[in-house]
This record gives sequence, C-alpha cells and structure tokens, in this order.
Amino acid sequence: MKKFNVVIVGGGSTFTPGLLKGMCSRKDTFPINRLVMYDIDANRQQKIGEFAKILLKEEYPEVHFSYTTDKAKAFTEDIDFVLCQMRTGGYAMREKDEKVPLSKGLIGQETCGPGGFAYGMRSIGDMIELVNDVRAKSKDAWILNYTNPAAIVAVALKEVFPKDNRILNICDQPENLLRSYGKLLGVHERDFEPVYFGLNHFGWFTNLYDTEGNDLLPELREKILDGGFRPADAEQRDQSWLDTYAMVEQIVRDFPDYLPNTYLQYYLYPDQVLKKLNPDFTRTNEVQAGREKRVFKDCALAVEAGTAKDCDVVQNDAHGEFILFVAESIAYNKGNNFIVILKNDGLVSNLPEDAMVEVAASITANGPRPFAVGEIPTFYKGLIEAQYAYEKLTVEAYLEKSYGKALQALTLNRTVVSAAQARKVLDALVVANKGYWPELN
Ligand SMILES: NC(=O)c1ccc[n+]([C@@H]2O[C@H](COP(=O)([O-])OP(=O)(O)OC[C@H]3O[C@@H](n4cnc5c(N)ncnc54)[C@H](O)[C@@H]3O)[C@@H](O)[C@H]2O)c1
Ligand SMILES: O=P(O)(O)OC[C@H]1O[C@H](O[C@H]2[C@H](O)[C@@H](O)[C@@H](O)O[C@@H]2CO)[C@H](O)[C@@H](O)[C@@H]1O
Ligand SMILES: [Mn+2]
Repeated sequence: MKKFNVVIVGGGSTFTPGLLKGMCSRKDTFPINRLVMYDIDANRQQKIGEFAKILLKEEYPEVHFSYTTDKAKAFTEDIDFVLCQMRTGGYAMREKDEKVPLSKGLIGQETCGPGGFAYGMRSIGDMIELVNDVRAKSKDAWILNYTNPAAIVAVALKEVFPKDNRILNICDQPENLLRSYGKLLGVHERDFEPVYFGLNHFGWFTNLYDTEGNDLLPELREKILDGGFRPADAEQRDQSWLDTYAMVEQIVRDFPDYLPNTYLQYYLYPDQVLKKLNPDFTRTNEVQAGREKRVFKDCALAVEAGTAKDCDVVQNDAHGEFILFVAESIAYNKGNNFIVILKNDGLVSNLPEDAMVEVAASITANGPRPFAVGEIPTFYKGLIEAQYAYEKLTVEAYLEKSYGKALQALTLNRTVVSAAQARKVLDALVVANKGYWPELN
C-alpha cells in the first residue's frame, strides 16, 4: 500500500491537533510516510509540533515527522498532499475583521460581510504564494484548502491558476450539518446522499437521500420546526455556535423549501443577528478564551508529561476527519461523495459558469466528479448571483488594487447594502489592514 507525503500548512493552527489525531485513527486507510508541518510563526508551531512528536511517537511511530518555518524544507519534490489551514494576520486581525464592522453598525463576522471581505483581501496573496511554492517543486501534489474565506480564496485561485485541477477548496460546515442531521434522524452521516447547492457558507440542502433512496429532508424539516436544531457536538460548543444553529429553525420557517447553511443567518437577518453580537467580546475573544487557550494548554501539558495518552485536545472531530476523508478518496480513487467547492460549469444551470459553487461530488483520483443540480428557483438564484458578484469583485479589487471595485463589492453584500456604509467600513478596513492589503487606488 502506497504511503503518502503530507505537508500541513498552518502547522500552528488550533485545528492541527485534531488533524493529527485524525491521521492517527486513519493510519490503516490513509498511511503516511512523511509529515511536515509548516508555519510562519515558529513559536506557535513549536508548541503544536512538540505535541505532535509525542503523539506520533506513541500512536504512529512509522511516520517521518518534522516541523519547519523554512519553505525549502517544507515544499519538496515528492509531496502528495498539502493540507492548508493558514490564517493571514492571525487572531489579532480576525478580531479587527469582527470589531471594525461592528463599530460601524454592521455584521462583524470572520467569513461573512465586511469582515469576510477584509480576511479575503489578506488571504488571497498568501494563498497565491503557497500555490506557487508548492508547484515550483511538486507539480502533481493535491492542495486541499480549508483557508478562509474559502469562497473568495476559491474564486481567486481559479482566476490565477485556471488550469490547475489539483487545488480543491473545502469547508467542514456541510459535514458538520450532515452529522447534526444524522443525530436527529438516527442515521450515520455517511449513509446520506445529499443534494446541495450554493456558494461556500451560502448554500442549501435540497434533498437528503438515505441508502434506499428515500428523501429524509421533509421529515427532518418537521423535526427542526417542532424541536429546533442543535449541532451534533452541542456539548462541546460555545454559546455563540448554539445560537447560530438555533437560527436554522427561523430560516426554515420563513423559507421552508430547503435546509440552509447556518451562515445564511448573517445575510437573511442582519439586523436581528447584529443585536446579538457584542462589540466588546466577539467570536475571536471567545475562541481565544476557549479553544486557543485549551489547545495550547493541553499540548503543553502533554509535552510536560511526556505522553499524549490522557490528552483530549480535540473537540470537534468533523474538521480533522473531513479533509482526511477527501484525501483518502482521492488517494485510492474511492469515489466517495462529499460536498466541495468547484467551478460551476453548468452544474447549477442558471448560475454563471465561472462561479465557484459548493455541490456534492464523487471524489476520485482524477478529482471531483460533481453531480449536476439543474435550475434553481428565482429567490435562491437572486441571492447567489448578488453574493457571487460580491466575491468576484473582491478578487478583482485585490488583483487590480481597485478601491472602486472594493466599494462595489461591499455595496453588493447583503449585510451592508448602503453605499455610504460600504464606503465608511471600507475606509476603516483599509486602515486596519495596512501592510496586509495591496494599496487600493
Ligand atoms: N474551510 C473551513 O470550513 C474551515 C474550518 C475551520 C477553520 N478554517 C480555517 O483554517 C484556518 C486556521 O484556523 P485557526 O482558527 O486554527 O487559526 P490559527 O490562527 O490558530 O492558525 C492559523 C495558523 O496559520 C499560520 N499562518 C499564517 N499565515 C501563514 C502563511 N502564509 N503560511 C503558513 N502559515 C501561516 C499562523 O501562524 C497560525 O499558526 C483559518 O483560515 C480558518 O478560517 C476553515
Ligand atoms: O469560530 P470558530 O473558529 O470556532 O469556527 C469557525 C469555522 O466554523 C466552521 O467550521 C466548524 C469548525 O471547524 C468546528 O471546529 C466547529 O467549531 O464547528 C464549526 C462549524 O460547524 C466553518 O466551516 C469554518 O469555515 C470556520 O472557520
Ligand atoms: Mn467553512
């Protein structure tokens, strides 16, 4: 059985321990030869890297492991998979993505609205650099990317590397939703055959078939309307995530056709959601006080104890497992079905060909073979077209260094709408992102 050479980009991520644990539990189905963790922050990565050494020694001693901040050591000739989860600017900039819009009375969120725009304008440059670094040595490596805002990163990478068919942008949210549906229905998530359409963090499930071909979505909708909606791993979630999942009931009541991605709350009810966001304590602060603190403390404790045996550093399994499921399906041409981000090319027949849509696909050694969705109703088409125009203009604003396009992008975003507000928040974000964004003219 072939063993794979894997690089994790963003080795110091709070999600890396989960990914490492996932690698250990999947060593029989996705065997790794060499694992390199790469990050630009030596300190952050060392803390996770030292934990990794102990974990791998105990659970996966055959892996050749190292961590580095040296690109030359990370990006070599024989990489099979690059698993990417970088955050340009770290939590310090995520906090600004949330707080700057809130200071203007707008939604402050990591991937949605002006915050997502700001994060996108930071991520694009680093992601282009990453692809160039990988491709300089490994032409055939698969680049599986979690880096957010995945919607904007996907549009940018398709624009800059149109012929590169080994870059696959993914999101764990549809997977988290499937696990949550599975819990409500008593069905394992892998036994669903979902039909899904939209953009990343902006999509809907239209059908949820079981192994016999029955559509369970109508039953699920009734369950959500009767008893509300919670994440599968509710006991491990912070309150803000529970509030987010709870909003699904309201969305389904208003728009019962399909089941929504939770991120739609920001676009459909911006005023209502805004009232719940605390400008003095945003999601970044909650993550820093929770997951970040816990992950780094637990890793340090394991290093101190010299064992990772009692370390339950991983909270949500879906994140680490999902990217490995996708890698495994590519590696062994399994053709398993996952929801991924792809160029539309007629999959949703009444959306632009070049949109990067999120749909179900059979994942093979030759890449995703997506399932066509067909025509979607006017309401969803209208929402998606405006959001896609926002994504495309964001990428154009970055590549052309255009203030005008940035202003157009933000004006089109449903969380902003007013051009005057768009200008105010853009000007504040330009200042907050100095050194990270290109200078806009
Ligand atoms: N697509 C999804 O569904 C999904 C799910 C969860 C997290 N994410 C994304 O994963 C990433 C990590 O999230 P996190 O909360 O753990 O953040 P984090 O800040 O803890 O980790 C990110 C790491 O990336 C490093 N980094 C920054 N720029 C880099 C670069 N140019 N090259 C290499 N490393 C770099 C940082 O130093 C940091 O250690 C973020 O982009 C986040 O949005 C995506
Ligand atoms: O606010 P965060 O940092 O906890 O999460 C932001 C990400 O949220 C989605 O992903 C998962 C996340 O990976 C998981 O650990 C848990 O928190 O649930 C989240 C949603 O179910 C989202 O898909 C990512 O794009 C975000 O970065
Ligand atoms: Mn996501």
